[in-house]
Amino acid sequence: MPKVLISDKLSEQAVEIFRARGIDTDFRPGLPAEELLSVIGEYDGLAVRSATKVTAEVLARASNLKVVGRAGIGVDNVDTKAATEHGVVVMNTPFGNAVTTAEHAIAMMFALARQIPQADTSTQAGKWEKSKFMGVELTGKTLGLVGCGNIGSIVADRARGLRMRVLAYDPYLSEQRAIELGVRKVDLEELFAEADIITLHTPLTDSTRGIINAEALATMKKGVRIVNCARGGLVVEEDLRAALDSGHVAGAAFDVFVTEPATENVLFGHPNVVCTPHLGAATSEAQEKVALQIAEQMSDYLLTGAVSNAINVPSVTAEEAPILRPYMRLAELMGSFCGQLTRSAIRSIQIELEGHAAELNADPIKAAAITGVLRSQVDSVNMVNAPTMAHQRGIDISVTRHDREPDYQTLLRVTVTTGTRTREVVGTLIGGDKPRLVGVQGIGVEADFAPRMLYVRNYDKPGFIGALGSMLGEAGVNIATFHLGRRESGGEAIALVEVDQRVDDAVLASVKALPQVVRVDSLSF
Ligand SMILES: NC(=O)c1ccc[n+]([C@@H]2O[C@H](COP(=O)([O-])OP(=O)(O)OC[C@H]3O[C@@H](n4cnc5c(N)ncnc54)[C@H](O)[C@@H]3O)[C@@H](O)[C@H]2O)c1
Ligand SMILES: O=C(O)[C@H](O)COP(=O)(O)O
Repeated sequence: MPKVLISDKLSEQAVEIFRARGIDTDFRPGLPAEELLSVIGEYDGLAVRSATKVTAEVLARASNLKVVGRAGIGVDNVDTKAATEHGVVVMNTPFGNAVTTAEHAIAMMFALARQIPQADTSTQAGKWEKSKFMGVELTGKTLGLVGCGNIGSIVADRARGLRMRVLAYDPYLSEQRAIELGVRKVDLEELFAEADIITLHTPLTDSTRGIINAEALATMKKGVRIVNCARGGLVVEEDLRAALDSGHVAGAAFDVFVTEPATENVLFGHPNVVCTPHLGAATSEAQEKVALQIAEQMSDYLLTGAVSNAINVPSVTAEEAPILRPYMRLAELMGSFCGQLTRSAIRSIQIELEGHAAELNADPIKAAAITGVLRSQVDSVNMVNAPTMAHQRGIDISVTRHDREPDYQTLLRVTVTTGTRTREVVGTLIGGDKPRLVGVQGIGVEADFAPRMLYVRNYDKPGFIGALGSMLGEAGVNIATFHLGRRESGGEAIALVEVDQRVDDAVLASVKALPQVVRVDSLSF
C-alpha cells in the first residue's frame, strides 16, 4: 500500500480521499524541516502547500518518493530540477484557487482605492476621520495586468465588470485571446505609462524577478497603485518603499513578500500600504478544491500511473493510462534491447509509431523507450528523468508517427545510433497487452522478451543450430525457446534464444568462436 505524507495545512478532505483510495496517510501539518528530512524516506507521496520547502536535500533522502503534490499553483517551494533528477513527479492544481486569488486581487484593489483597512482601524479607534479617507473611483480607470494567465484573465473579467479599461502585458498572450478577454495587449512600457492601477499575475522567474524596480516605477503615472498577489520578488520592495515615500506611488497592496513568513518588511508601516499574509488562496472553497484535486491526482498516479497537471512529465489521463501502460512496457523493453547492445556513446534515439500506436499520446511511450535505452548505462533512470538525462548526454530524440498500414495492427520501432552503429528493433502487442519482438536490424524474427536471452548474429550457413545447441547443452544451459530469422536476400541471420540458466562469459566466448557466429550477447529483461 503506498504511503503519503501531508506536511502542510491542507483541508482534511485530502486525508479522507487518500484513505478512501487505500493509501496509508500521515497528516502532519507544520512538520519541522529537520523532521521532514528524517521521515521522508518512508513515503511514496508528499502533499504540500507553500510552507514546506521540498529542497534537493529532502529529495536526496526521499528514497521511495514518487510524487510531490502541491495543493495550489506556485511550485517555487519545490526544487523541481532535483525532483526530476530523482525521478519524482511534481504536480500542482493549476485552477483550484485561481478564482479565489483573483477575488483577493480585486479586494486589494478596492482596499487601496478606498483605504478600507486604514479607515477601519481609525473608526474602531473612535476617531471618525471622515475627511481623511478620500478615495478614488475604479469605474473608468485603467488597470494594467502584468501576466494574463489563469488568474490574470479572471481579474480582467471582474475588472471589466467594474467598467475598468484593462491593458495586459504578457508575451505569451495571443491577440485572439486578448480580444476574447476584452483586454488590450500592450508592451510593458505602455502599460506602465497608462495604468492607474497595476496588478501582477506572473510566476517568479528570471524574466519577472524585479519587473517593478526603481527604473520601472519612474515611468509610471504619478499616483499609480500597485497590487501584488502573485509572488514576492516581482517588485523590488525597497524601490517601491522609496516611491511610496516620495508620493509618486499612491498606494500598494501586497499579499506576497520576498521573505515569507514576513514578520518584518520595508513596506510595513507605510500609511498607504495594505498587507495580507499570503491569503490569496485562503478561502474554504479554494482550499477544498485544491486538497481534493491534489489527493485525487496523487492517488491516481500512485495507484494507476495516470498523470495530470505534472510540471516535469507528460500528462496521462486515467482513460489513457491502462491503454498506454502496455505500450510503455513494450517501449521500455525495446529500448532496453537496444541499450544492452550498445557499448558506446549514444547519438540518437528514434521512436516510430505505426497503426494503433500512432494514434496514442506519444510522450509517455517516448519517455519509456529512452528509459529502457539508458537503463543499461544509468541505474537511476526512470520515466521522469529519462528525457532530461538524454538531453544532458546530448542525445537527439525524435518521434515519428506513420500513417501507412503496418503488417501488424500496432507497431513500435526503436532505433538507437552511435557514431558507428545503428540498432533497430520492432515490437508489437499480442492480444492487446503482451509485448512481442517482431524484428531486429531489419530482419523479421518473433520472440518474447524473456528474462534471459542470447542474441546471436550469424551467417546463414548449415551446422550453426546444432553447434550452438550442443555447446549450450554441454554447459548445462537449457534452451527454452529458439527463434530464427534471416534476411530475405540471404547471408545474414539472427537467433534469439531463451535460456533457463545464466550463460557465463566462457560459454559466450565459445559461442562467439563458432565459425558461423558474428556476435553474441547475453540479454536480460
Ligand atoms: N497569493 C496567492 O496565494 C496565490 C495563489 C495562487 C497563485 N498565485 C501566484 O499567482 C501567479 C499567477 O498564477 P496563474 O495561475 O495565473 O499562472 P499562469 O501560469 O496561469 O499565468 C501566468 C502568466 O504569466 C505570464 N508570464 C510569464 N512570464 C511573463 C513575463 N516575463 N511577463 C509577463 N507575463 C509573463 C504567462 O504567459 C502566463 O500567462 C503565480 O505566481 C502563482 O504562484 C498566488
Ligand atoms: O501558489 C499558490 O497556490 C498560492 O501561493 C497559495 O499558496 P498557499 O497554498 O501556501 O496558500
